[in-house]
Amino acid sequence: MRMLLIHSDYLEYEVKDKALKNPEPISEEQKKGRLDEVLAVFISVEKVDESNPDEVVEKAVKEIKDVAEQVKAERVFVYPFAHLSSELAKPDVALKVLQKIEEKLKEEGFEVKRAPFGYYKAFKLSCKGHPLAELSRTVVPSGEEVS
Ligand SMILES: C[C@@H](O)[C@H](N)C(=O)N[C@H]1[C@@H](O)[C@H](n2cnc3c(N)ncnc32)O[C@@H]1CO
Repeated sequence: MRMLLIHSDYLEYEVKDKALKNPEPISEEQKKGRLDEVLAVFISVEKVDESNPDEVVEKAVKEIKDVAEQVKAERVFVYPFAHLSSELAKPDVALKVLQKIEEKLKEEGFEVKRAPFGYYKAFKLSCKGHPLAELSRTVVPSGEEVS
């Protein structure tokens, strides 16, 4: 799994079109979303993660929590982003992984939004620009190699 973490004044998105034949079903309300003072986490779930999705969820949540504590962010935006890897996991696995990350971050006490899965989306992002505002992390199941 590849993650790009951007500490932002805000992230807002608007769903434009389907990018998969069967995207995640969403309500009218989910077609737009915004969070202010947020750690935006753009995530590409990778094929290598399919060998142990639960472990990679745990590792990802630990990394996100660690960065959020360093930048003092209380909100996290989980953003499915198929552009950080050339070896993507299958959509059904990827969606489950992203849903679990959202769930576990909420259990950790964060306010969390997750952008809809399987769509083209317009988005606006305001990066804060401090030294820890732009970070990347890679997590893989134990025993797997980071490519
Ligand atoms: C397109 C661009 O504007 C938008 N931002 C987009 O990326 N849309 C992606 C993700 O929402 C999701 N998706 C599919 N597979 C994956 C995966 N392995 N990991 C993460 N997301 C995935 O399916 C869409 C098409 O790949």
